[in-house]
Amino acid sequence: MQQYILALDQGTTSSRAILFDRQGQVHATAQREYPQHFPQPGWVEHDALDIWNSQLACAREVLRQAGVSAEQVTGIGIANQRETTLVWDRASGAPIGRAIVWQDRRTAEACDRLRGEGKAELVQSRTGLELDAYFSATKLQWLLDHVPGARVRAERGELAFGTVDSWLVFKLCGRHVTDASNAARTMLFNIHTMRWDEDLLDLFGIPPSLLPEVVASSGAVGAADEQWFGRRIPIAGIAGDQQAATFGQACHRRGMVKNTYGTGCFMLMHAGERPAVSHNRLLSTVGWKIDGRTDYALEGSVFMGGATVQWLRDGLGIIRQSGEVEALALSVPDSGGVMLVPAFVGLGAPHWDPYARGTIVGMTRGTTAGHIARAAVEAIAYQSAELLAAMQKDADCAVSEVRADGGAARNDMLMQFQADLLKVPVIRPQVTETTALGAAYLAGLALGFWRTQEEIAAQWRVERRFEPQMTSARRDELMARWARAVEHAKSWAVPESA
Ligand SMILES: Nc1ncnc2c1ncn2[C@@H]1O[C@H](COP(=O)(O)OP(=O)(O)O)[C@@H](O)[C@H]1O
Ligand SMILES: O=P(O)(O)OC[C@H](O)CO
Repeated sequence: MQQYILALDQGTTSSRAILFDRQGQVHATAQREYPQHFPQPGWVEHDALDIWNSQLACAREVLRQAGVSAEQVTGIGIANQRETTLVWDRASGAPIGRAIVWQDRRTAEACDRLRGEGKAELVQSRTGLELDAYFSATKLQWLLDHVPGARVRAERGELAFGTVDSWLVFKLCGRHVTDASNAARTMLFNIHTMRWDEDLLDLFGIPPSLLPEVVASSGAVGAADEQWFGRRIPIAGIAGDQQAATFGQACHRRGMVKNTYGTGCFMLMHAGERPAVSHNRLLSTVGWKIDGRTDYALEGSVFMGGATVQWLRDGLGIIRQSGEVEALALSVPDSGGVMLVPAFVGLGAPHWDPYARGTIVGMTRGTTAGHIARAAVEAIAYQSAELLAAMQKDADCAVSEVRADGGAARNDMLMQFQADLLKVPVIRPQVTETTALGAAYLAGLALGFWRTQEEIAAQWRVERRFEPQMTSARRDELMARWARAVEHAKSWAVPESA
């Protein structure tokens, strides 16, 4: 009987379930979008039950579609959108409110205040993170302070906090855990001691009883209850989606880099067995923890990647599907001097400006939808190029290639422009579902489905290599123009009272 690993990839805009075979090939896929809530400017929420229901539905659907029985599933691996913050009642399992999504900026002013009190250095030295609204700590603080009765109930030990991995594991098997890579994104976890940090819990006013137990990224944590798939299935891998993608891209050695072009763009470099230190406003984070060993990563996070193309579709209506953007962008020879800075939810690395807003500069009477589309696609590459530049300054190892994945990595024009800006080859693997694949590998390693990381790395295959072709002079000119455009976007939404 053929065996598979079931990967659950709970992303920002959709839940996906993928069955992988022993060769690391996709056997079957199911996907469901679920509602996004934007109750106020800068706020982004998910209904925790939508997350769970959509994830469970596609997990069941992929088994049904593929005609694979639960007996044929050796184990489950979970990869998830990170930082998104949920709180639920331990006894009833009911969420106390909507999840606050990583893109949500409602706590930007709380972060400003803490920065004003000189707390940024403490946060960075313990967690490797920027003191920013992106991470869970201030979102959790907000929920405790704004949901009626939440703080009192938390202090009585009645509530549980978790990121999306914790929530899914809790629903699947009733345990309250998170893996080290997800814990590292909460801004409450010390990446040096690999424990929750008491000083940070005090700083953000978080009762310790809320916190999940931190477990390895690869290792059995429990079994999905029989009611979900008709048979108990071990859950043996958990990682934040970007760390999972790094693992799935086989970036297992120091200096190897992947960039995922999904809703946002997330570039991670394997940093070795010690936390990296960034002097260029990148994040130092946990890659994964396996068998007591922690691998670390350096990360640059860009908030609007492929989502910029979604905005062309949903906001401007100049394309009907994301895939149409390439033809529209190629309908013009270049962007005609137009630059689009997609700071719709502020700017992440390396700028960290929650008050930056989306900006289009350089338009003339000759500007067309084609130029805007081209500028939108190019913006994804410019933002990623800033990340690699910062990474190369931080790391004392040369980067020889960037492995690309995510929905927008399908776009050949984007990949070529990216290679041109990075001055290193951009490589697209055969399996681009690397997030799910990474989660599958983490689970499969724990269950003996795969034996070693070397065996996994040997399964990685190139689909296409994009070589840099642009002259350095042209590249430098474009990057300088981009830097000017970014200056126009910065600080736009600073509160009137500031
Ligand atoms: N051909 C394309 N060119 C550019 N962007 C694209 C293309 N196809 C899909 N996208 C973008 O890719 C994103 C979806 O990628 P995916 O990896 O599924 O994201 P996520 O996991 O963050 O939900 C969407 O934002 C979509 O607009
Ligand atoms: O949903 P994705 O795949 O865009 O990933 C979201 C990130 O984990 C946010 O940090």
